[in-house]
Amino acid sequence: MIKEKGILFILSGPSGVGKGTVRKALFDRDTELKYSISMTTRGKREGEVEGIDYFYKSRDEFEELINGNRLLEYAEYVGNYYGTPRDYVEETLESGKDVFLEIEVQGALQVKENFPQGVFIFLFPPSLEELANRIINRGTETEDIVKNRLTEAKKEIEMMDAYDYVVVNDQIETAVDKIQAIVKSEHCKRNRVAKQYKKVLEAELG
Ligand SMILES: Nc1ncnc2c1ncn2[C@@H]1O[C@H](COP(=O)(O)OP(=O)(O)OP(=O)(O)O)[C@@H](O)[C@H]1O
Ligand SMILES: Nc1nc2c(ncn2[C@@H]2O[C@H](COP(=O)(O)O)[C@@H](O)[C@H]2O)c(=O)[nH]1
Repeated sequence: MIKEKGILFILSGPSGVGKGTVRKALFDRDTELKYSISMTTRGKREGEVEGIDYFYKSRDEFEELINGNRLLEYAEYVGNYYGTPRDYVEETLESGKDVFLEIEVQGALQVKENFPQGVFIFLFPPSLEELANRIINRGTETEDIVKNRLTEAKKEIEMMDAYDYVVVNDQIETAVDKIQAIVKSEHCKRNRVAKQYKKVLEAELG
């Protein structure tokens, strides 16, 4: 019997829109999804934990990962590298489990080249003013970095058409409801396609 592969879900959106918040709330509800923990050269924020929030690397270590083809995608974003470990994603999908990436847009576009069958979701702010308030009020970034992230945000929003779904993060629970509905609906679609494929095979093989 052919084993079904898992589905790759990719969540992007501008810094401060609430990707991490929404993803954590989704994972509190859906224990079947597997989160791919990224590598970064960014310094650890207060409260962040190695191996839970990120795997923290020096620039040399990160460049070794790049040169060794160990990353499914990577990007330099506002002065730091961020990347997705290739083995974890490929092995988890192969084992039939779904994988969830929370990454910025340049990386998501690289994933799309290798995994066009992935499901690409863009989290959108209720307004640019609210986006700025969220990132400022989070209090984790210096004024300069906030400015750079907001400049990036405008470029990222321009790439939103490359995504399969756009979800507005106004109320957290409503955004999570919508992402959960997308996950369920993608499963239904794949099951339908798998059943049709099986019927065609049966007809051909007799
Ligand atoms: N729906 C919401 N309404 C109000 N505040 C929110 C909402 N979603 C998230 N926030 C708040 O906005 C801030 C940014 O959220 P979060 O850190 O999850 O964003 P992010 O998109 O993961 O950012 P980054 O890309 O910089 O890591 C946090 O302080 C969070 O509590
Ligand atoms: N291309 C990738 N982007 C990633 C990855 N992991 C996180 N990110 C994104 O980077 C920015 C900044 O993150 P922060 O934790 O410093 O606020 C944000 O958009 C993340 O989603 C990754 O593996 N690849």
